[in-house]
Amino acid sequence: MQKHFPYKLYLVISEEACLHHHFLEVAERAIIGGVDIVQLREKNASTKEFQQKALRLKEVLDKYNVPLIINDNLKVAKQVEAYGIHVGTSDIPPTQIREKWKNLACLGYSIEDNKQFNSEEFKTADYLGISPVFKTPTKTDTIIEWGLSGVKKIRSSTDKPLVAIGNINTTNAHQVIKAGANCLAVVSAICAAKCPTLAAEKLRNEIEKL
Ligand SMILES: Cc1ncc(COP(=O)(O)OP(=O)(O)O)c(N)n1
Ligand SMILES: Cc1nc(C(=O)O)sc1CCOP(=O)(O)O
Ligand SMILES: [Mg+2]
Repeated sequence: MQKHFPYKLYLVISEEACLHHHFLEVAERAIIGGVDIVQLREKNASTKEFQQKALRLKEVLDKYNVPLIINDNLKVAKQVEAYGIHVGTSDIPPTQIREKWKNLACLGYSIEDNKQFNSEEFKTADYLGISPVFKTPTKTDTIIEWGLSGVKKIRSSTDKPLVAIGNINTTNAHQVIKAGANCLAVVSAICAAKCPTLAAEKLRNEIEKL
């Protein structure tokens, strides 16, 4: 059964991506501007550091009832009682995550390749990350660039919620939504902004505009 996924603006945050403010301040300001789900992505932290950051972030998010997703690390996700976890093809497979985390609310899985369609891993995911829609300097170990045509193609082959990621900004946000994405995920458009509230507000306006 399809899970409810009402989120539209997804902040993927790390301490190092936040150029002008502390990451906890960026998260809070972004939520005030319209972010409604947050993923903590700390690729270089130890499990202990990751867990500490996640707990501090969760405290902020809980004030606003905004769910926390943990990138890659199942142990941290379970320890901090996150809402969910996001994994890609190089991570623990979604089917194994389901076995190890029985009451998991939200499992995100990156779609990088046509071959993943309708695999067991694909089927068990609660949302799909379109990885990437546009090439981005923030993450360079990607395979293809789906583009708007790729978003449309994925939309036509599944009813699962689609989260678009990769170089999403105010100039392309509306088109990506029109192509069929349910939600936009960003790192630099918010983390590198001088005013994360305004940056989030502008993205949200693009998402909501008809
Ligand atoms: C929302 C969202 N979509 C895709 C990704 C990428 O995940 P993955 O392919 O596992 O790459 P890393 O983020 O782990 O480098 C994501 N994190 N979030
Ligand atoms: C975390 C992540 N995953 C991607 C994927 O393609 O799977 S792209 C990406 C980084 C997105 O950063 P920005 O918004 O700065 O382009
Ligand atoms: Mg990963």
